[in-house]
Order: sequence, then C-alpha cells, then structure tokens
Amino acid sequence: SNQFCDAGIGYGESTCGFSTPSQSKILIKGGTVVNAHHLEVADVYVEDGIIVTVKPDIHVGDDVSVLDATGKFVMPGGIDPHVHLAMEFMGTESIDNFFSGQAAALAGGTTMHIDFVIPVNGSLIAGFEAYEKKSRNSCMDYGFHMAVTKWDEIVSKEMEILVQEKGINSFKFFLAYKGSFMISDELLLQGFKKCKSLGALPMVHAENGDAVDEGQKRMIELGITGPEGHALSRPPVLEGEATARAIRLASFINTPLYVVHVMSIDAMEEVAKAQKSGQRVIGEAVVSGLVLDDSWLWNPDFSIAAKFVMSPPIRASGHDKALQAALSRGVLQLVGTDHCTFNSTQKAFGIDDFRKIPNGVNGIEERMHLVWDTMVESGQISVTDYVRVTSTESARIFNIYPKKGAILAGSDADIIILNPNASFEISAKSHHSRTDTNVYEGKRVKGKVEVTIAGGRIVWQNDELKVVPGSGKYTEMPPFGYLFDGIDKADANYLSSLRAPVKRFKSTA
Ligand SMILES: NC(=O)NCCC(=O)O
Ligand SMILES: [Zn+2]
Ligand SMILES: [Zn+2]
Repeated sequence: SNQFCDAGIGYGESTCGFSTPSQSKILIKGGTVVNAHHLEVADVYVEDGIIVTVKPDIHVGDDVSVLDATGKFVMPGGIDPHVHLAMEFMGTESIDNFFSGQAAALAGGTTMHIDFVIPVNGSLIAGFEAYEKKSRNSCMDYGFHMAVTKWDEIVSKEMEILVQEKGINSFKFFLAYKGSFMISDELLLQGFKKCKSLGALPMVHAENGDAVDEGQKRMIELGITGPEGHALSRPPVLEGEATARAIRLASFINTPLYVVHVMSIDAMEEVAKAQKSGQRVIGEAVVSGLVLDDSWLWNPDFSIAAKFVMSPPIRASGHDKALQAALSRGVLQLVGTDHCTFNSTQKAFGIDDFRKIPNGVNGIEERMHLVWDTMVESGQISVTDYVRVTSTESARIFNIYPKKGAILAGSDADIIILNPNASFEISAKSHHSRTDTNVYEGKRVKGKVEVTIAGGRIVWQNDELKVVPGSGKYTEMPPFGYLFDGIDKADANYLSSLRAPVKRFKSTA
C-alpha cells in the first residue's frame, strides 16, 4: 500500500486514487475562458504542464484528451495566499498535512497555496528546512511566507538569505499571541525596514496581543470559560487598533503592507482610509470572515462552538456583509482562508478554558465555491473579478504572475472548469480534509468545480481525486513585486525635501 494512503482520507476508491494521471496533452473545448482582465469563448490547449494556445476552434490529434466545457467557465486554478498545513501551534499540530490539505484544495479548485513557515527556536533557516521536509509529499504547487518572531543580527541575515536564495518574498509579523509569536513595535519597525530593503512584503496579523491577554483575564474572572469567551475577549476594537498601528508604522517606514485576515469593519475601515490617502496597503479577506457570524460560538454543544474558534474571531452578523462589500469595492483585494484545521479531539483541549482551544478553521477546499456562491451568484462581483480575487491578485502581489493566475500561452496549466448550474452541499462527510468537522456544514452552494487541472494533469474529475504525492513543486517568489514600484522615487523625494537648505540667521534681539 502507499505510504501516503492515510486511513480516514477518502481519495477515490480502493486505490486511494493514486493512479498516475498520464494526460500530457489536454484540450478544453468551448468554454468561457476567464482572466482577471478579459473573458471570451475559446479553447485551451495544454501540453507538458504548460498552456500552449488559447483561441477559438483548436483542432488536435487522437493523442489528446478532450474536455468539453460548453456552457462552463474555464478559469485559473485558485491560489490561496493564507494557509497553515502541519502547523505546530497551541501545543498541537494542525491536522491537515501538505498532502491532505492540498488534496482537499484540488478537490475545491485551488491549485496553489502559500503557507507560513514558522521559525524553530527563532531561527528562520531552521524553520525553512523543517517546512521543506513537511512539504515533500506535496501534490500541488506551493510557496512560503516566513514568520518573524524575534529580532537580532542573525534573523536579519537569515531574511536576506531567504529572499536572495530561497524564493521567499514576504514576512509575517504577529501583533497577537502574547508569550508565543507576538512581537513588539520595536521589532515591527526593524522588520519593516529590513523587508523594504529586500523588496519583500511585510504582512501583519493585526490584533493587540497585550489587550487580548487582558480581555482573556477579564472573561475568566467573569466565569466565561466557553468558546463565546474567545470572541468576547478580543473585540473588533483590538483589531482596529493593531491594524491602524501597523498601517501607520508602515507609512512611517514607507513600505507596502499586507494585512492578513481582515475580520472586522474596524480593521477594514483602517485599510480603506490608508488606501484613500494613497498608501499601499493590501487587505486580505478570508472566507470565514465573509460568510460566517459569531452566533455559532454561543452554541450549547461545545464541539460545534469550538470549531468556529479562530483569531481574529469570527464577528457579529453585519461584519460579514460589510467585508463582502469591501471586497466588491476593492478595499479588500483578495480572498484567502487561513485554513488551519484541528479535529474535535484537539479542539476539546479547551473544554474548560477557551484559551486552550487551538485556533483555526477549515476552508482550503471550500473557498472557491463559497466566494462564487456568496459574491458572484449574489451579483456582488463579476466573473472576471472572481478570478482576480481568488487567483490573479495573489499571483501579482507575490510576483509569480503570469506563470500563475492566468490562462495565457506560457502560463502553468493550473486550470479549473466551473459549472455555474450545478450545486451541492458542503459536509464533513464528503470533504477531503482530514478533519472531522466543517464550519460550513450543511451549506448548499450554487456553482461547482467539475474539473481541476494542476501542473497539466487532470487531478479532479467526476468527483474523484487523482493526486500524486511529490508531484507538487515549490514555487520561488522573487522580491520587488509591483507594490514596490516607485517606492524608491518617493523615498528620494522625501530625502530631498529634508535636505532643502534652510536660510537661517542668528537673532540679535
Ligand atoms: N488564525 C488562526 O486562528 N490560526 C492560525 C494562525 C493565525 O493565522 O493567526
Ligand atoms: Zn493570523
Ligand atoms: Zn493564519
């Protein structure tokens, strides 16, 4: 049997679905091909993992697998910019590893994700090496962000090595999780400066960790120890404060900034305000923030309530709709998931104390469907905007466009075929994640990814996965992406304004 055949994962039938797909030539016929800037009815011809031609009426020989996409949308595979597979966190490890999480992703139309490397004892390089091992059984392409959790000359040097030699172009700073990942403003400033000098994008988890700590103590003193205490202990004002602080410090350094998982109106409005003043701030939505509300946290069944515990918390009804509107207005530019799954046993670590419930929800498999159903089916965004927020914008921000995020000649053959007329119900019974629950349980969605092609192979078709461990490639992401264009000119203008000579005289009075 295959060493990756993991009991509890239903990949295909008796074989675990590990028949090696052999289609090296594929023609997708008659679909509506959608890119972020344009949509047209055309055929797409793929050979050896690369898109060769996109135009109407392509004719091919018998050695080519033909897929009929008439009446369907042919789009770039999703890129999930925010994922934590096999993450050691809160005394345990998130249960989807690189293989199971990616298999789930592929079944849901996502063909690439960017994961967060966590340092080992503060060492970035040791963390990177650990993640190289974790990701060896990958079945789809992936990239890495790097978290920075302490500061010294070694860390600074390691950042250089990671950017210049290891294909990393983004660093995440946690303003929350006091006592573990949280960093000070001093470190944040040093980190921002270093990122800017390397052309790497700083990212922040924006919640005030000191205040969260205080809020948690307050809840425990009040005797509120259940999952609702999680939301009550870290209200939107703490997300708004940290978002504003990070944005203003980024402005002071004059670096672009990426705010991960914007979960509240408070944080979203800070992002909007900064953008309005011309600051380069990216706001990332996550699916849970767009479609869920916090009422679940008051569910009397602990195992139901606990599965919704993530940070920043899922907010009261109203924040979800406001975040959807922000996504359609362009205040939030892209959608991730923060997929970080813990099963019921792991969640139960916090049965007597919400502070011990491992934080995180699923979503890597559901994101493409939920964004389609919530945003496109409702008429809030166009089909081209759907491609932009689920794929293209990630590729542009992390500087891998148009290799990823486009259906263009020369791009990687990461493609989905979505049937807008099909619908299905999301359930832990049928999902492909290793976790035993699903925060979207029972939700019916319109629109279904019927085919996923990753790296030129058909990996998802007829509700069956054919995935190969080890077939996913690490995707290096070069520094100085588009967000850095012109930053040097702004700096030069600023410096020359400081050095404008002041004609000064000495007062004799
Ligand atoms: N979000 C969450 O609850 N878990 C993953 C770690 C993080 O992104 O903060
Ligand atoms: Zn976070
Ligand atoms: Zn996260």
